[in-house]
Amino acid sequence: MSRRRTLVVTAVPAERDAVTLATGAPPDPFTLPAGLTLHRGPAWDAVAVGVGPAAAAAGTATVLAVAPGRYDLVVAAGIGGGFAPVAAVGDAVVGSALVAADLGAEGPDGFIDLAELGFGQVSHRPPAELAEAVADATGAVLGPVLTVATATGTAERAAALAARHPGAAAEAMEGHGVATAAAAHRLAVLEVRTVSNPVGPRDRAAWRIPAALQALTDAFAALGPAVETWRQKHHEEADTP
Ligand SMILES: O=C(O)c1cccc(C(=O)CC[C@H]2O[C@@H](n3cnc4c(=O)[nH]cnc43)[C@H](O)[C@@H]2O)c1
Repeated sequence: MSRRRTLVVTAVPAERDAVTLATGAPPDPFTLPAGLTLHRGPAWDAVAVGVGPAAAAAGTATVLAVAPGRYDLVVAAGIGGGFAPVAAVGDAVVGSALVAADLGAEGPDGFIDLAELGFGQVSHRPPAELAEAVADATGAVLGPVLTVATATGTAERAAALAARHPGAAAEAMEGHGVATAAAAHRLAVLEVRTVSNPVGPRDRAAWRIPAALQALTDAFAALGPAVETWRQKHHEEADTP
């Protein structure tokens, strides 16, 4: 049985570096096509692919295509907005589902999502055991993480998203794109976010980015054993005739 690895996908280099810092090892950069640089590490590889679901899907698919068989798990990671009262600034969130929350159409009775339109999967789920174990290990809130192409900037939109997705914990801009690429390669996906700001009226000056990046490092420093336990079990099951 070959030993497979985790690919961690972030939007920006600061998030990638926060994840890499958790291993304590210096990054080992490797140049990929499409202007991407893979930071290979002892516990996982990390790559920054750009902001938004399209960049996330394109970047993740590129890495997976050039390294077939290297990974068994893809983790979308970074900072995000937290839905009050489920997740507060500084909290970690593990996605119970990675949901495309603004991909669809407007209709006379409101938003119609991609699945209702008959065009594809609106939500990807991580292996439940893995998500629960990682949430336990990191002290994270476990709940749906919404992927949006436009970051929420009003209380009205925050309320509409929370009503449409009960229990939504966080909002970010890449998870569903990462999950779409992982699913195309039949790989498991997970999303780990740390909250830099509340989802609601836009106040960029109030984003607590250094604290959220530190929380991201802390979360990745804690999640290794949970991933390894899942990996071992997952491969045992796959190898059972
Ligand atoms: O300026 C910096 O130093 C810096 C460091 C790390 C990350 C950033 C970003 O601006 C990352 C953008 C990234 O953040 C996610 N995000 C964060 N809050 C929200 C939100 O309320 N709604 C949607 N997305 C959010 C998102 O995934 C972006 O990719 C800056």
